[in-house]
Amino acid sequence: MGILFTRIWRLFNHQEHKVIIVGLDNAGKTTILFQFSMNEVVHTSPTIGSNVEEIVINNTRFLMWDTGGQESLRSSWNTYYTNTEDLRKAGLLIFANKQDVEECMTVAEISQVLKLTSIKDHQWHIQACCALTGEGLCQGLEWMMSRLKIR
Ligand SMILES: Nc1nc2c(ncn2[C@@H]2O[C@H](COP(=O)(O)OP(=O)(O)OP(=O)(O)O)[C@@H](O)[C@H]2O)c(=O)[nH]1
Ligand SMILES: [Mg+2]
Repeated sequence: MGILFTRIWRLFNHQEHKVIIVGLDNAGKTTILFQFSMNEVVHTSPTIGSNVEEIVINNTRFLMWDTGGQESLRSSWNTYYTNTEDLRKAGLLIFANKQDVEECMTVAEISQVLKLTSIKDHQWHIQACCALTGEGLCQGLEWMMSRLKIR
């Protein structure tokens, strides 16, 4: 009953937005997820399968799926897209993480390598960040929130 009520309540009151975090292994995806959900740096080991956390910001619910980035796991990423509401309208947020590392690539360099400006059919945004300090993560979330308002 409790679960049913919760589901109905969510259905009518708070839409839940699905977020799928993909990227190369060791990029910092799990660290970013737990910065969002717990506001702290957790000790991570390479993700096998996935982690999922619900994050609520100003009554907006995000269900965030963090996937393993090792090469052998990448072919399973698309299974996380299956139930994503209308992926064709999905936005793309790229975190340029580990900006604290000396000689890391800049946002401009990463944009160029990934040819981000050629993406015309999805809204996208690239955000410099450091998951260890949390710097830049809020700005990424703000972009996600701003997208929801203008849709
Ligand atoms: N210097 C630095 N290290 C970071 C940063 N973010 C994450 N790390 C470290 O990078 C390592 C890998 O982080 P994870 O979050 O486990 O990486 P992942 O992308 O989830 O890796 P997979 O689960 O294998 O795909 C850990 O030792 C983190 O502490 C960052 O911004 N700067
Ligand atoms: Mg991980």
